[in-house]
Amino acid sequence: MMNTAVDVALARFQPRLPLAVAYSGGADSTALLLACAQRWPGRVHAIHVHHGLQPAADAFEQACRAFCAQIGVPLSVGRVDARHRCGESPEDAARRARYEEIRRIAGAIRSPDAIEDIALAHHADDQVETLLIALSRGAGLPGLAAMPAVAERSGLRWHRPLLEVPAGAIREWLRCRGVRWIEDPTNADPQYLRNRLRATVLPALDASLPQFRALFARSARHAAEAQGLLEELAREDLERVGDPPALAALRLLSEPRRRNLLRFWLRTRHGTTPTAAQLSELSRQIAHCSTRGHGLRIRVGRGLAERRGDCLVWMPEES
Ligand SMILES: Nc1ncnc2c1ncn2[C@@H]1O[C@H](COP(=O)(O)OP(=O)(O)OP(=O)(O)O)[C@@H](O)[C@H]1O
Repeated sequence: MMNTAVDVALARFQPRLPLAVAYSGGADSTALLLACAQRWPGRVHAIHVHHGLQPAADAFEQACRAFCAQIGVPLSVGRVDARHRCGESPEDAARRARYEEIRRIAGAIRSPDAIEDIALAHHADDQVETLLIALSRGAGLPGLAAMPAVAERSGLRWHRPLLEVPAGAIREWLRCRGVRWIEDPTNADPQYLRNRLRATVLPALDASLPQFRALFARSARHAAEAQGLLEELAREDLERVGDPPALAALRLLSEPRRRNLLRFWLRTRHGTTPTAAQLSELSRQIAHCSTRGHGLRIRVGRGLAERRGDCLVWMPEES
């Protein structure tokens, strides 16, 4: 059989074994699971998350069980009931709950060794859609960096080995092998921006700029690199201003550098993300907070930032 983009991507993929594949039953994770199972027989485990809220979820689980039995791969199934939090989209909530569940299941598997690496089946079209969605929200560098090919999170290494492979090449790879997959009906639902982009914008890009996947991916990598540098700067600045940050030291920073630091401090120390407007207002008030009696108290992310003595503190809002 021809050496396709899927085979090339798999040949480059070097995870630690045993490996868990996050397996939805869709085309992409079916191909990834099969390719990994063939490359590392007996060293691959599948994890499927049943989305309690979706009517077709039982059928997905059945199909996943049947395919794993057919190819001789052990499967663990978890369940989530992903109700979204206030201010969070249903898709973000489902994704967050899914990743937490995959991490929990992976932590319980002994195969016989513990699982440290997980593979997700995002591909080049997913990456372009993610970038376009970030642009549509007016995102900054963290959003424009889109999805990394490898990321360490919650003690696991998450890989996306198919990130440079076009969606069409994955389906073609499956067809050549006579493998069937399940089509998730929500993937065609035009109420989701991602689906509208897939149906209309990607074909238009293909027609006028056939290399768009590789080019957009390169831009995302540039953004990721620049974002990494901004985080290095924020880490150094945080050491200098202290935690909680001293207001006088914050005032010495330039406006964008102060916002960069505050964003980093809020995310890494307090697990909250401010809106662009909140961050600008906080930074502006800090710049003017120069006398002893000058108070500061504003809503930022899911809490309140306020002056305490000579420092800035943040507290979660009581629910
Ligand atoms: N229910 C699930 N259980 C386990 N892993 C999942 C599940 N849904 C998605 N994933 C993982 O996350 C990746 C990205 O999710 P996304 O929703 O974009 O994919 P999908 O269209 O549902 O499925 P596929 O990518 O397999 O065609 C999937 O490729 C898969 O690796």
